[in-house]
Amino acid sequence: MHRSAMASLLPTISDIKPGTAPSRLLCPQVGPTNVSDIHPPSPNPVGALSTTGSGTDDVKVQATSVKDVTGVFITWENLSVSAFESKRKVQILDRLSGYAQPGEVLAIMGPSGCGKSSLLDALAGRLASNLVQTGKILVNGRKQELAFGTSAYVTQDDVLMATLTVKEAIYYSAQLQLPNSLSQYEKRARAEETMRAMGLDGVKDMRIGSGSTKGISGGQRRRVSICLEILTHPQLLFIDEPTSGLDSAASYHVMSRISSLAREKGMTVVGAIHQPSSEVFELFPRLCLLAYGKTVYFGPSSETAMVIYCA
Ligand SMILES: Nc1ncnc2c1ncn2[C@@H]1O[C@H](COP(=O)(O)OP(=O)(O)OP(=O)(O)O)[C@@H](O)[C@H]1O
Repeated sequence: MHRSAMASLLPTISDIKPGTAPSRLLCPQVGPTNVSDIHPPSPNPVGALSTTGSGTDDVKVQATSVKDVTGVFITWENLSVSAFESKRKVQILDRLSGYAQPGEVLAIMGPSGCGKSSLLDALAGRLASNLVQTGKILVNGRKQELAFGTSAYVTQDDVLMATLTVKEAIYYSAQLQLPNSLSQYEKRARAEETMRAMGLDGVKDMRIGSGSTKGISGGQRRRVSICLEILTHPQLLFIDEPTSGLDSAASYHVMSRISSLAREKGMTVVGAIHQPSSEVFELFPRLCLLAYGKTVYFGPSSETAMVIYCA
């Protein structure tokens, strides 16, 4: 179908209703980009993540805990991010709106440089200090800071100690990250459970290794990195390029583990994904496609979304 014909079928972003999958596409070029109709699923929402500010330093936050809320529903409305270079404003993200909900992986996709990592950073409240952010980011319907341990961020690079075995890396991290209220036995059990969930049982006694020393594979390293971040059972997980550098089989393995975890634990996952295979693409129930810092599609994963992505 020609894109202009397709555009006439598109609804506005205000058609997004949490909990009920939008049945049509969203495209800012053919409708308003506000998400005032997005309502949090919780009847008793709490707190704020960020408001207008300059980088992370000026972001105003309230220290409200989200501990008592089951799952984290995150929405963003008219979210813009810009940088100033030689006194010239460079727009990195331009009035983006959307949401991610518990139990699902929201895939942020688009060509290199379109703003995927910037969107992830803005949502996670970790934009570089030279960037200016405007618009709203709401957690369970309110502006609030995510309480410690509520969210985790897996960066693009695997920063792991090459000489440790997989089990050692995960056990040590469990000792450091998990609260003292948990016994040694409980911490080890959590480490074991997380290792199993990420399919690392078979390699737990292997050294991680690095480029120069033999160790586990790239996909397994990626899964160790994810494992270290989900030990604390975060309700919200941000992942930047979870499949970068992996072949299609390894990418599928990593993403299907993350999808299952999201479903089983009711975790909200937002991932920046670069060029997924069709098998990986099918794992995402919802997509946010960006181009030149704008949303070109937000909605359920479908053949049409794939057409737009490939166009
Ligand atoms: N701190 C910053 N200061 C100035 N410009 C920035 C900054 N961070 C990102 N940008 C610019 O914003 C644009 C989007 O970058 P971003 O890393 O978000 O894209 P991306 O879609 O994640 O790219 P890739 O897929 O290649 O990782 C790029 O042009 C980048 O140069």
